[in-house]
Amino acid sequence: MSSEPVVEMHGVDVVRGQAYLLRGVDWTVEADQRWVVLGPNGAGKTTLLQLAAAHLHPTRGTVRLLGETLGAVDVFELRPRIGLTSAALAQRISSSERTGDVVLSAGYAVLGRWRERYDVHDLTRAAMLMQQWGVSPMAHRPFGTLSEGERKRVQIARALMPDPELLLLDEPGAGLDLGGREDLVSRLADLARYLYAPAQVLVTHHVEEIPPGYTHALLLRAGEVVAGGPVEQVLTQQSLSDTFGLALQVQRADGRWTARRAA
Ligand SMILES: Nc1ncnc2c1ncn2[C@@H]1O[C@H](COP(=O)(O)OP(=O)(O)OP(=O)(O)O)[C@@H](O)[C@H]1O
Repeated sequence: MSSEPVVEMHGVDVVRGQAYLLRGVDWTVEADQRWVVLGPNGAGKTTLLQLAAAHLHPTRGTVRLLGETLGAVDVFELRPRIGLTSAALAQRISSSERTGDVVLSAGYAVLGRWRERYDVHDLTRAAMLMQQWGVSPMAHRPFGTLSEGERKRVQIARALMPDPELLLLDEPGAGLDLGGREDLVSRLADLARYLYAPAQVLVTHHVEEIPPGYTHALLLRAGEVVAGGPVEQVLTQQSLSDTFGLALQVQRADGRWTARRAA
């Protein structure tokens, strides 16, 4: 893995018509960091992740990913080095696809297994990841028969399949019940602690979904960075209240965060 930052953004604007989806974003992610990106609906979180996934180019400014500059690199070579999970990607998975194949086919950046030849290394890695993410028993079932929590875990296993240098998780906790969320947070905390895991960026609306071990936070509001840096410096009552536009009471206990409207 290179010692260069995994993500480097300088003066990034993303503009559509008159609207600034992102404005003046500066952001650096190092290989050993785990970032949470927080902000209200429409803050620009998904747009930021699309840039980090090499799925979007900035209107202005520079984006460097894994040492390569967007606009000066073949994104099809870059994308396999980056794991991404998002609701939009999940919708593209056929509900009749065998769950094991959803994970396995990621090594070839295809959705739907189609006459690829998988070697023993691929099969072993897929089996190991499905075991790690608790979805081995569903390997032979169609993806569409899985619960929301199981689907989320299959998507993460798929994103990890090509051994990416950067893992981007767009709202992995959305739609999960309390047990599902807690299970996901524990597994993500394990991944965060694992020395050889990729750099991680998790987008969420809820501080309760921040896994212990996440090191940094970026707060976005209306396309602009409110604050960014180590979690203990950034996730303050003041900065979270500013980000979400309401007075919040924020607490941290045993590595977990909670927030509620201030009395
Ligand atoms: N093509 C577009 N043209 C104009 N505005 C757009 C376009 N795409 C997105 N937007 C707007 O840009 C803003 C940022 O969108 P984005 O999806 O990045 O926000 P988000 O923080 O991920 O929101 P959410 O939490 O609701 O998923 C939103 O207000 C959205 O409506």
